[in-house]
This record gives sequence, structure tokens and C-alpha cells, in this order.
Amino acid sequence: MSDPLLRLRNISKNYRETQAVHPLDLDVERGDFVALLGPSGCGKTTLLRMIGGFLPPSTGTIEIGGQDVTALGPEKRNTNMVFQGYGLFPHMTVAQNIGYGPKIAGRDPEQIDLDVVRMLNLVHLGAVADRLPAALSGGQQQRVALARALVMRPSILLLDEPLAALDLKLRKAMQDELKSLHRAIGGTFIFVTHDQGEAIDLANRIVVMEAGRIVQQGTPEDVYRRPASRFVASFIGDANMLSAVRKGGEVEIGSGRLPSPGPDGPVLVVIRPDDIALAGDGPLTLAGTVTESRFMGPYLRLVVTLADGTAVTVHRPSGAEGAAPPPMGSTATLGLPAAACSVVAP
Ligand SMILES: Nc1ncnc2c1ncn2[C@@H]1O[C@H](COP(=O)(O)OP(=O)(O)OP(=O)(O)O)[C@@H](O)[C@H]1O
Repeated sequence: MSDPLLRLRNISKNYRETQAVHPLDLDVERGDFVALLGPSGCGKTTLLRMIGGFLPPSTGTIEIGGQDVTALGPEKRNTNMVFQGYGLFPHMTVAQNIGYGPKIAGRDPEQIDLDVVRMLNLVHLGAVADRLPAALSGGQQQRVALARALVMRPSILLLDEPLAALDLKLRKAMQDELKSLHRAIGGTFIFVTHDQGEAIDLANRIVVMEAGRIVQQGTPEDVYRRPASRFVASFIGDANMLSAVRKGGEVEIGSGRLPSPGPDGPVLVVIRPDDIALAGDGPLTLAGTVTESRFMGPYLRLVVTLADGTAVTVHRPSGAEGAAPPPMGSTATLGLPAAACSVVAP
């Protein structure tokens, strides 16, 4: 296997009394689209700024392409960052904004003109090349910021909450655009977000952070289907968390048992609402009463309350397969596929 493009070892940051990032290791492969995901204040922006060279780490080393860049400033490492709010030069046109970096870097003027045109096409801004940033929409400004960073051909593009300033509809459109840009360029992107949906949609690798630590990393499917902790399960998507007890390597749940290596004691069984079958007849079933039944458009949202008072949320497709929702007050036997259950510490 090839070496990772970015290698962080023992990287940490403290601001006086605040330990914003605890010592951590992280590898990013060439071509990855990585989301640093976590709630406000978990240290993701601090980590991104350290990678970009805008903030010196308190401990640890940063390598890019096998070179130790820990002591190098932002302009000396082959990264480029798109900041929240974009930071465009207000007195320069779109084309001038994009061409500025290459000019300062002393690139050949003819080559710069070609690069700027290529970038304008890439982000679909050819028609507004001569406008000033103030005459652009939020989405267009975002695209100028992207083009301005990409024209420098960074080996890693860093994006700090790239879509935060956009309204929902534009956000969706820009998500698609970012994905196709990543595909078109074949580069390595790392972005910060607190929006789990955005992370799942964009990234091929999600790094989940909690209180300055990486608590899980993997594909979107990994972190969604196999959350490593209660925090990850609740932060990413909807999750049912059912209290249970592990004994002798098994967790007893409803009518059956789940193999689960680990110490005896209380645990939580995590299962997503869309993984639960109505009218289950497998080895793991839970019996209860339907206490809520709502049509949500593409799916039905049901709440089934168990004998011990636990409310279990179930999402079923509302289309052909779904047929009629079970009436309120009816009894339901829920089926839990063992493969869809994760066991985590309470
Ligand atoms: N310059 C600073 N001086 C002191 N403390 C700071 C500074 N910058 C960040 N912090 C603190 O470090 C912690 C991590 O901040 P950071 O901005 O990295 O988090 P974040 O996950 O990016 O949050 P957000 O999504 O709100 O930007 C927070 O507790 C924050 O208050």
C-alpha cells in the first residue's frame, strides 16, 4: 500500500487552559474526500488550521507527501484553504481574484490566463468573470473561493464549513458541485462540518470528533451502521438505543440474544429506525403497542412502546411495500436483524 498523503502524529493543541485538540494520529489517503465531523467546539476547525499551517500545533508532527511540514507556514506547504466567508478581494473581478494567487507565485502570465479560464469553466462562472464579488450570489462567491484555491493546484484542499453560509436549496446544489469537482480534479479534500447529512453525502471517509478527540473514523456506512459509541450513534442519524445487559458474551434483547464480546454489565443496543421490520418473525423480536403512526412522505414514522415503557421508532417505506400503516393502539412485533444491531457502552 502507498504511504498516506497526509500523516498526523501526536498532534495536539491547547489554548492556555483549553485543550482544543488532544494528541491524535490521522492518515489521509490521496484522493480522499474527508469530513471532520462533530459538534461545535469539538476542535475540528483547530485541527484543519493546523493542517493548513495557520496554527502551530502544541505537540506532534504533520507530514504531507512524506515531507515534515510541521514548521512550515501555509504558503510553504502544498495545501490551500477555503475559509468560511470566503475572503474574496472586493475590488478585484472574479477573474482577477482567481488569477491573484498564481500571479504572486510568479507563474507565467500566459499560463495564468489559461488556468483562470479553465477554472472559470470548471466552476461555471465564465459568464460573470468580469464582475466584482459584491455583484455575485452567495453560491457564486463560494465557487470563486473554490476556484481561487484550486488554481494553486494544492495537493490537499481544506474547506472550513464550506457551505454554511448558503441557504438549504443552494447548499444541496453546491454539495453536488463539490462532489463533481472532486471527481473532475481527482484531488484530496478535507472539510469541516457539524452537519452529519452533509458529511455522509460528500465524504468517502468521516472522522468523528468529540471534545478534541477522534472517536471514530470510517466510511459513511461504517459510522452510520456500526457506531462505536453512544455519542456517534446519536450524532449521526436517528438511532434507537435500547438498554440491555451483557452476560457471558451475549446480550439478551427481546425474544433473543446477540453475540457480543466484552465485559458483563449494562450496554445499549443501537438500531436505526429504518432497519427494524414490522411484523418481525426472526430470532430477535420486540413486542409492543403502536403509540404513534405518522405519514412523513417517503416513509411512515411509527413509535412502538414496549411493555417496559421504552419507545422504539420505526421508519417503513410509505410506498407499495409499506401498504397500510398499522392502526394506533394495535400490537406490533418488531423484528431486529442482528446484523443491524450495534452494542455500545451506555
Ligand atoms: N483562539 C482561541 N483561543 C482560545 N480558545 C480557543 C481559540 N480557538 C478555539 N478555542 C477553543 O477551542 C475549542 C475548539 O474550537 P474549534 O473552533 O476548533 O472547534 P470547532 O469544532 O471547529 O467548533 P465550531 O464548529 O463552533 O467552529 C473550543 O472550546 C474553543 O472555544
